[in-house]
This record gives sequence, C-alpha cells and structure tokens, in this order.
Amino acid sequence: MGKVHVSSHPLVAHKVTLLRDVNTEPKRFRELVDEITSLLLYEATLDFPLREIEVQTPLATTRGYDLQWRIGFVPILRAGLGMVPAALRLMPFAEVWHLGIYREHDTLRPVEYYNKLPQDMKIDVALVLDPMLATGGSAVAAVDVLKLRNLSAVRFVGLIAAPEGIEALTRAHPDIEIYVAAVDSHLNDQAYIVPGLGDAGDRQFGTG
Ligand SMILES: O=P(O)(O)OC[C@H]1O[C@H](OP(=O)(O)OP(=O)(O)O)[C@H](O)[C@@H]1O
Ligand SMILES: O=c1cc[nH]c(=O)[nH]1
Ligand SMILES: [Mg+2]
Repeated sequence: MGKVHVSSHPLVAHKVTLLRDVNTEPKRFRELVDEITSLLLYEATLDFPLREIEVQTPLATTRGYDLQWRIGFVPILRAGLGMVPAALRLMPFAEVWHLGIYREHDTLRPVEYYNKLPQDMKIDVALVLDPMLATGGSAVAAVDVLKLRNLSAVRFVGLIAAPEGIEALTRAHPDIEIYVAAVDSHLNDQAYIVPGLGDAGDRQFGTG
C-alpha cells in the first residue's frame, strides 16, 4: 500500500509560501520550483535500495554504495518541465521520459498529446514530476501509461495537492507513493487548487 508523504521540512514550508505569492515573478518562481523539487526528491529517495561496492580512496580500499535501481523521471508537460533540472542535478544518470498531458478546459479530462515511451522502459522506478495534483486526472493518466509498460515502482512528486487529487490518485493506484510539499483546502469551481498558486505552467513560463 502506498503512502502520502507531505513534507514537514521548514525550508519547504518557507519556499512554498514564496511560491504562492501572487507577486513572485516567473524567474523567482522557477528558482523556487527548482529548490523545492530538490528538497522533495531528497525525501522521495530516502529508502532507495543500495548495493555495496568497493571504493579506493587515496589511503585505502573501503566499503561504498551504489544505487540499485535504474531511475527514470517522467515530467508531465508543461509544468513538470521545471522540476527536471533539479532532478537531473541530483541524479544525472537517470533517464527522462517526457509525457505531454494537458487538462481539457471544459471537461477537465486529461488529454495525452506527446508520448514516445517505449514498451520496455528499462528502469526500475519512475518518478512522475508535476507541480500540481488537482482533480488527479493528469497524474492518474500518467501512472496508467507507466503501468501499461509494467512499471510497478512509481512515485509521484508534486508541489501542491488538493485532497480531491490525492483521493483520486490513491483510489486509482493504491500502490504508489505520493510526495508533496503541501496539501491545500479544496478545488474551486474551475478545479483550481485553493489557495494554491494559480496555474503552475503559466507562472513558470510567463504565459498567463
Ligand atoms: O490534477 P488535474 O486536474 O489533472 O490538474 C493538474 C494538471 O494541470 C496542470 O497542467 P495543465 O493542464 O495546466 O497543462 P500545462 O502544464 O501545459 O499548463 C498541472 O501541471 C497538471 O498537469
Ligand atoms: O490549481 C491548479 C490546478 C491545475 N493546474 C494548475 O496549474 N493549477
Ligand atoms: Mg497549465
């Protein structure tokens, strides 16, 4: 059974507050997305399995560790793109599999528009990256895509979630782990997260 991990790190709380602020400009907004992603990924990888290896220091041979899992990042376009640099900085050996999904304005249903994922992804764990978990439609669709490729170890890493999104994602995929910086109050009548931060894609890329 998966679990919902809501960060209790003081730096995350501080940075999410700046991220929410309507006066935060796209440049600072992108920096904050990057900084919070680093902190969340620290938490999302805490239990990754290790394999013992030997390492030669200038003085001696000693025990060292290598990560056992091959890691893939699955950013959901567009807004998930802003989480990729931090992810690759921490895990430069990981693969990045882009998935284009947008939320249709009227129906709020997820529409997949870019997917070049091969049937055999040759990774052991997928970290789905998307700042917002609102109705959960986009995240559920992304995990559906991964499960069709027989990936069972999937973690969702996001910045802000609505209770409705958490409920939808855990109901559709009870086995996945969810890592977020904050869980907000509710969705408004256009399914925006309240208080939230507005449109994460528009705020990063200045398109609002
Ligand atoms: O949980 P949901 O109700 O599916 O909503 C969340 C989705 O909405 C946003 O993307 P959006 O559709 O705005 O696309 P964009 O990233 O291209 O702006 C966000 O980045 C998620 O992918
Ligand atoms: O509040 C929301 C909901 C969906 N997508 C966003 O970018 N923000
Ligand atoms: Mg958007």
